[in-house]
Formats: sequence, structure tokens, C-alpha cells
Amino acid sequence: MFHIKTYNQIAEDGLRRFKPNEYAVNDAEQADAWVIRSHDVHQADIPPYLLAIARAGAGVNNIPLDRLARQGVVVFHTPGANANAVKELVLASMLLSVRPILEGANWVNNHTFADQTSLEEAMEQQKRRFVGSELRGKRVGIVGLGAIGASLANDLLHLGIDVIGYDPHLSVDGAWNISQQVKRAKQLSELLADVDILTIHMPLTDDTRHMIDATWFKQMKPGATVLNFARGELVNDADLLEALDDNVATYITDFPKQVLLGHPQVVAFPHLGASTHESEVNCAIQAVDTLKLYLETGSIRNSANFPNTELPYVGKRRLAVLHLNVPNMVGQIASRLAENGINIDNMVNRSRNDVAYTLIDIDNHKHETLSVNALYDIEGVMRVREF
Ligand SMILES: NC(=O)c1ccc[n+]([C@@H]2O[C@H](COP(=O)([O-])OP(=O)(O)OC[C@H]3O[C@@H](n4cnc5c(N)ncnc54)[C@H](O)[C@@H]3O)[C@@H](O)[C@H]2O)c1
Ligand SMILES: O=C(O)CC[C@@H](O)C(=O)O
Repeated sequence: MFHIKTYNQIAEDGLRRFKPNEYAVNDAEQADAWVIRSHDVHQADIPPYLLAIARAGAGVNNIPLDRLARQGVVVFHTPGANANAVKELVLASMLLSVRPILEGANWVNNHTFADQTSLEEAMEQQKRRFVGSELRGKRVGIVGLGAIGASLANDLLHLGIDVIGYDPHLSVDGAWNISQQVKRAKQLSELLADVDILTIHMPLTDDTRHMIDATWFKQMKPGATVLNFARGELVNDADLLEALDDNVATYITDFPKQVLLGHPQVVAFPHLGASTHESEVNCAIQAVDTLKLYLETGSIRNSANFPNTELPYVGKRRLAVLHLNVPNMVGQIASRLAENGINIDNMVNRSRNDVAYTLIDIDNHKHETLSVNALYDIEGVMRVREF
């Protein structure tokens, strides 16, 4: 029986995949794994028995990935599972940025009219205040062409928008997902100077924190709009406030900040990007499925801090070793097993930055000689699990 603890609202369609005879959800203090959304793990105590954390979402800046890796805690996330929801809210926000739709709706809803005739007369008289422009023909710059950025880029083309993208870390697989009509900026400056709307879709890391600052804003066109549905901490707020007094007309964000609230040129949503029924279900299902795969078979899929490592589970006795990425680890593990009379049937080893993972299937008939302690004696082994 595995014990699971959840933080934040996790969709039931996902949690239902934990079979009650195999998993107990939120019923014990000592959980083997957590399923979370935006819960801040940086401040949390990590108990030694915690095996994994599954983040039902894309961004993992709320989780200390490296520290957990060195403690042998595997972190999973759900790449792409909420991309469509975010893209649709970004599209809606782009429309809001060019047409004063909300202002018009507020005006008509917040007035009282004597009768239908006076309502219609007032409308005809006032509607000129709410004339906007069209997205078609505008130029949009997208920084970060991953799951959200790529899908957005392709859809914007269909709306007749000129799209230019910047992503210095774009993978080959990622590039295949993007229409050739999307122009590629080799330097950020090529994009900033030219766009009517800039939209940000890169992760928050130590390298990108506060990256969007005066050096960016100063290069932008007068009247430009900036959309941030990625993370609030990507932006230098003081520089943004100055830019809003200068050339940036509007800032639309999913990450409200106290210093920006109420600013007439700022529209803030309460982190609603992934808040659609479909996206919440997709994320919960993907998070639960990858967590179950790991807990039940040791295979790692969609991890944010360990290498993805899969070995089909054929029911043989299996060892899973989480260890540091240092020379001769596989050699030492193999020797210890041989010393204990254990024959390796199948094995896979993958590394990622400072850590590595070795999955070993062993011959069933030798399993009684297995001693996990023999592997824990190897320096650099963080955790050993047996299946
Ligand atoms: N508002 C929300 O509810 C919501 C929902 C999902 C994701 N997000 C945020 O959006 C981010 C992107 O999500 P995604 O699903 O597209 O992730 P993704 O990992 O698929 O894409 C991120 C892209 O950013 C690129 N990138 C990294 N550093 C960059 C840099 N310095 N400059 C330009 N590009 C860079 C990467 O190469 C990658 O292609 C997430 O990290 C998360 O913070 C927000
Ligand atoms: O869980 C959410 O509502 C938001 C998730 C989102 O920020 C993400 O990075 O995937």
C-alpha cells in the first residue's frame, strides 16, 4: 500500500486512478509521495521516507529540484498538459489588449437607463469610446517556444498575425512543432524593437529571474503591450512601472503583484492560465500516472530532476538505484551484486547533471541472496528500492 498526500486542488479524475486497495490518499502522516500544484516546497520539510513529488502542472519553480535530487526524491511534472488552456487565455488577453471590450461591458452594465429607447440612444452615442483595433496585421513576439509558445505561434498565424519567436534553447523536436512561417529571431533585440505585442512563455529559473527589465522595455515600440502568463518574478516590477509611464501601453499578467494592482494600464488575473476543467483533468491524470509508474515499476517519465529512464516491467525482481553521477558507479553496483551471487538480467543507466539512475532486473531464482544494504554501502548511493 502506498500513501499519497495532496496539496492544492487536484482533479478527482486524476486521484481516482489511485486504486483504493493499492493506494491510500490523505489518510496518513507518512506519505510516500505528494501530488501538488503551486504548493511551495522550498519551505517544506522533506521527510527521509518521501520517494517522489508529482507536480500537476508545467512550471517547477516552486520545487527545489537539485536539493530533492540529492535526497533521492524524484520530481515529476506534466509538460504540455495545460498548454492549451494557457494559450486560449493568452489569445483572449490579446483581444482584450486591442479592443476595449471590458470597458464597454462595464459601461453598459453599470448604468441605468429609463427605458430600452434611451439605452439604445446612449449606446449609439457612447460606442465610439470603445472603438478598438484588430489583431490581424499586428506583429507578435513570443519569447519561449515550448508547449505554450509553439501552439500559440501556430494559432496566431491563422489569425493573420505576423509572428516572430525567440528561444535560444529550442529542441529539435520542439522546432518540428512550429510552422515555418513563424520568423525566428536569433537575438532578442531583433524581436523587441519590432513587435506590437510581446508575450512571455519561458520558465522561471535562477537565470531568467527579473530578466525582463529596462533593457527589454527600452527597446520596445511606443504603445506596445506586454503579456506575462509565465511567472511574475521574470519581470523587474520597478522597471515595468517606469516603462508603463513611457513606451509600454499595457501589461497583462496572470501573476498579480501588490505594487501593480490598480494601475490603470495593468490587467491582472488570479493565476487562471491552467484553470479549465480539461487542463486540470489532463494535469492530474498525467501526474498520477507518472507517479504510479515510478512507485510501481521504478520507471521514470516526465521528471524535472532525474533522467527519464524506462525499462518495461516484466515481473522480474528489480532494483532501482538513485545515485550521484560519478565514475564507476555502475561498475561498483554490478560488482556488489556479483559478490552477492546475483545475476543481472537487464539493466539501464541514465544520468542528468549531478545525479543518475540505474534500473536493474535480476534473475528471479537468485533473489533470496539479495542484500540492499550492500548497495547502500557504495558512496554516492542516495536510495535503493526493490520491486
Ligand atoms: N499561467 C499558468 O497557469 C501557467 C500554466 C502553464 C505554464 N506556465 C508557465 O509557463 C512556462 C512555459 O510553459 P510551457 O508549458 O510552454 O513550458 P515548456 O518547457 O514547454 O517551454 C518553455 C520554453 O522556454 C524556452 N526557454 C528557456 N529559457 C529561455 C530563455 N532564456 N529565453 C527564451 N526561451 C527560453 C525553453 O527552451 C522552452 O522551449 C512554464 O515554465 C510556467 O512557468 C504558466
Ligand atoms: O496549477 C495551476 O493552476 C497553475 C499551473 C501553472 O502555473 C503551471 O506552471 O503549470
